[in-house]
Amino acid sequence: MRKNIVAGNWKMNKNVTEAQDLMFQLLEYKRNHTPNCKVWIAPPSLYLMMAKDLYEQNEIGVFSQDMSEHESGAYTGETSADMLESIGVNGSLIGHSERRLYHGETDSHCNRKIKLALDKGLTPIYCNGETLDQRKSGQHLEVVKNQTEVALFTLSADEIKKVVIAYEPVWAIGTGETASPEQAQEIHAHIRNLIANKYGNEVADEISILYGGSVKPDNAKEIFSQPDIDGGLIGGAALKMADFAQIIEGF
Ligand SMILES: O=C(CO)COP(=O)(O)O
Repeated sequence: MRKNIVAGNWKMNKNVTEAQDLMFQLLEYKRNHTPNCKVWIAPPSLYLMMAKDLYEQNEIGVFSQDMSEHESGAYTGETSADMLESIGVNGSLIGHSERRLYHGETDSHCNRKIKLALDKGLTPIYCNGETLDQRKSGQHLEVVKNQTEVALFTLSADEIKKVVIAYEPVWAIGTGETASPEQAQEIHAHIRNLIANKYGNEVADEISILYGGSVKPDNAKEIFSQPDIDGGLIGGAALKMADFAQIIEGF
C-alpha cells in the first residue's frame, strides 16, 4: 500500500538551539494532532541522535540527508548505513539534486547507496528530477527514465518496494517556482509506469512517490490531490512549524 508522506529536508540550516526548538514544536504538534500522513524529517546529521531520542515514541521518522556509498573505512567525513542503523535512524535521502550539483553524485552512486541502505533495513528516499534546460528542450521524461533505471532497476521486486521516490525538478527547488500539479502528475505517473513495466502493477502500486520543489502551505493540497502524488519532500517551508503543519494538513 502506498503511504502518504510529508517529509521535511532541513538541508544545512539551524544551529543546535534552533534545531531543538523546531524538533520540540513538531513533537508538540504531533501530540495534539493526528495527521493523515506519515511525518518525517531529515535534519543535519549532527542532530540525528537528538531527533531519535526525542521522537522515540512519537512516530516521527528521522532520516539523514545523505549516506556513504562505502560500507566503512578511510572515508573522512562520511556517514555509513551501519552508523545510521545503529542509532535507529529510519533511512536516508539519496541523490538529492544538491548532492548531484555540488558533490558530483550520479545515479550509479545512488544505486550503490540504495543497496547499502536496504541491506541495513533503512528506507532510501531516492531523489531525481530534470534541470531547467532539460525541461525546456523536452527531455524531461527521458532524463527521469534514465535516472530511475540506473538508480533502481538492479533491485529485486522486494527491494524496490521498500524505496520511496522523490521527484524534485531542479528548476523548482528553492526558486519559488513550482511544477504545476499537472506537470508533477505527468512525471509521477511516468515513473510509476516505468516501474509497472519492469516489476508489474502490484509493485508499482506499493511505492510512494513524493513531489519536491517549492511546496508551500498554499499549493500543497492541490499537489497532493493528484492521483500519483503520495506526498511531498519539503525544503524551505519545513523550517517553520506553522508552514510545515499547514502542508501536513494538505492531506
Ligand atoms: O529540495 C527540496 C527538498 O528536498 C525542496 O526545497 P524547497 O521546498 O525549498 O524548494
